[in-house]
Amino acid sequence: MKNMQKAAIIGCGFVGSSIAFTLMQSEAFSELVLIDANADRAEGEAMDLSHGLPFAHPMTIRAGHYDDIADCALIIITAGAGQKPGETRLDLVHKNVAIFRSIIPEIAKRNQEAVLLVVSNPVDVLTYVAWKLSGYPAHRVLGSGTVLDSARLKYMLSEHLDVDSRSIQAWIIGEHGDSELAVWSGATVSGMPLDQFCELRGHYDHKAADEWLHREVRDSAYEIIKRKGATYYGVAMAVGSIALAIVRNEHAVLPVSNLLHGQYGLSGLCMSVPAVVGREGIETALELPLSEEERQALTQSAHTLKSVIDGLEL
Ligand SMILES: NC(=O)C1=CN([C@@H]2O[C@H](COP(=O)(O)OP(=O)(O)OC[C@H]3O[C@@H](n4cnc5c(N)ncnc54)[C@H](O)[C@@H]3O)[C@@H](O)[C@H]2O)C=CC1
Ligand SMILES: CC(=O)C(=O)O
Repeated sequence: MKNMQKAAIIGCGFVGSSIAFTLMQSEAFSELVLIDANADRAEGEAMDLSHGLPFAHPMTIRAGHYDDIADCALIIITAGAGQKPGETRLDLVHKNVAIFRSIIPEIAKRNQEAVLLVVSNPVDVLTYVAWKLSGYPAHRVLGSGTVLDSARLKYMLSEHLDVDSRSIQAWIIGEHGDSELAVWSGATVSGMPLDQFCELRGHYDHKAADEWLHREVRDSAYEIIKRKGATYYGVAMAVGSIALAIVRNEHAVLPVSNLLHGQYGLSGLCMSVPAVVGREGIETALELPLSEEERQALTQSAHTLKSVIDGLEL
């Protein structure tokens, strides 16, 4: 029996432990299992997090083994190398595919019912790899994708326009990486087209603003890694929101990485486009209206990912 309040995190480095910290404060879980190739690391994180429980809500956080994940409803994978300064996410592919080849069969042997949520980079390629190696149905394998990038865009727009970021609807879609794109044609502030809202706030050069905002979002990880070596708080909040959409069956629309089945004329790869997310993972794949320029950029992003996937022997 799957326990909807039990989750596992595989990989307890910066990202995995930050996600654990977020989930612990969400009050949505009763049990969290932490697994890492470095068992001491998992145990140390479980101890440290557990000491905060008197300020949170009753739950168990413990270091464990793969046998402990058999009844988990959600398995989050953050194991793997991160980018060094100057490295792209795609540069990590061979190292992290090798790690997934050791992790995914261990999961699949013990649990065929969970939702797998991939965070390790390159997240779109590894979501595809997790789907292929697990034998799971595609709707139960998703990647954190551009939920983080979309949040970065909303934050940066909120600063630019001096408006609450929660009032902004704007998507980054495609690869979680250098070929991602912003869907400016559909961006709104509480339903008002973005350009119109910008003019109310005294900003008229839309093309220049679109270009620098896209560049800032796309390069955020490089800028953070250059300064502090890794990114983890933003992604932890993004993964927290995906995890809640799953365990609370929220039917939330999120730009998660998922297997495309012909939407936008694309198939045979995972990448981020908005989908309805609930207890069983992807409920409904959405096809957003896009401008011609956006459609071309999305196709280009898909080609970038497909050429990496085609180079893997799965
Ligand atoms: N999708 C996203 O938006 C983001 C993804 N990331 C990615 O998340 C991954 C993790 O990043 P960090 O936590 O900063 O790295 P980290 O180096 O701090 O942690 C990685 C952890 O994975 C563990 N690990 C390695 N091989 C393992 C295996 N076979 N089984 C279990 N555990 C294993 C290591 O022992 C280590 O504790 C990277 O690939 C990074 O690029 C990071 C930030 C955002
Ligand atoms: C590292 C990474 O993928 C990010 O912060 O976007």
